Amino acid sequence: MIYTVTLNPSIDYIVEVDHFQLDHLNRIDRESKFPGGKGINVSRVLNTIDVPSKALGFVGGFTGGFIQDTLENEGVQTDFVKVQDDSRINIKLKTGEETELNGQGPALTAENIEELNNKLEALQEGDILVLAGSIPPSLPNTFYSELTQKFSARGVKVVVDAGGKILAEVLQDKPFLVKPNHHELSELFGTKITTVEEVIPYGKKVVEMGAQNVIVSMAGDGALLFTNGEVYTATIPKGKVLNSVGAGDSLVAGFIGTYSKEQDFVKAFQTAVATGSATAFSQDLATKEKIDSLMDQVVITKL
Ligand SMILES: Nc1ncnc2c1ncn2[C@@H]1O[C@H](COP(=O)(O)OP(=O)(O)OP(=O)(O)O)[C@@H](O)[C@H]1O
Ligand SMILES: O=P(O)(O)OC[C@@]1(O)O[C@H](CO)[C@@H](O)[C@@H]1O
Repeated sequence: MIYTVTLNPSIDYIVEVDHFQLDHLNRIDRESKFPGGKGINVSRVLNTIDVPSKALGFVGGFTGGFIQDTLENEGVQTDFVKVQDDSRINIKLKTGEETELNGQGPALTAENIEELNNKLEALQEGDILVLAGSIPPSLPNTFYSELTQKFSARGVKVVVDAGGKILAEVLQDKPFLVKPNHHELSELFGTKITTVEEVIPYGKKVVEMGAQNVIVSMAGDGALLFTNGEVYTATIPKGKVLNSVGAGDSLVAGFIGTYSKEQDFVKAFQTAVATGSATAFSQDLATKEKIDSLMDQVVITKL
């Protein structure tokens, strides 16, 4: 079974304003609401490609109710811990540019955290655990690292999608997969990485630091997979970007969904990139039809 953990779920409120003016009353031209948070996005895309998963994390209030109901109506299994305060609303403002305003999210009590830890006890050897997104202030920055240590020792494949200190901290715990984008990779090494060639030595270093597999995404400019001592690059499909929110999460879902069915890293990488782009070219997350239509444009090369 694949379990996703979203410690700070959200309603993603996507608002489009064609002629946005700061310091004025602006009227919204188009708006939509989706359940969000990185692990939840992974679960929603897995559901789309017919791979079951269970979404864990903390939800609260009327916003938490929307998140849980929408997921269950779509057919995503959930087992959330209920918290006192409202889940956050993250505003994604599209004005030609994309501006994101992410909320802080509810406070978590020691009981809430214990309840999540108890639910995680169900994980067994062979399961996949996806830890994705920011860690709220009520939890220590080492939370993913502790879970990675504990569950890797149990034979669970742990996937971590986070940047900054969380990524740096977790590598020593030998996660199955990490997926930094090139900005997160730059931050990890205190340098500026802009080209596929520049990514290569740093991707290898992430493997040396402990990650079993590494995908470095570069939005429309390429993606690289480091696995079993080999490096692969992928071409990225061309198209009109409608929504890049969740593209990285979709890439993760495409990878683990395909890997869990076929245990083929290269096929999983190709599907991953097609899935990320399928989301980038859609208003909501990727659909199966869109993913299938992009597969041929993703050419994988072994370096
Ligand atoms: N402009 C684009 N054109 C085509 N595909 C894209 C574009 N942007 C993103 N993608 C697809 O989504 C994947 C992940 O994108 P990106 O590198 O932006 O990840 P990310 O920074 O984790 O994303 P996010 O945080 O927005 O979810 C890319 O590998 C690619 O497949
Ligand atoms: O605040 P975090 O946890 O870092 O990111 C949360 C978030 O921006 O990430 C997802 C896209 O990847 C969105 O659904 C959600 O709003």
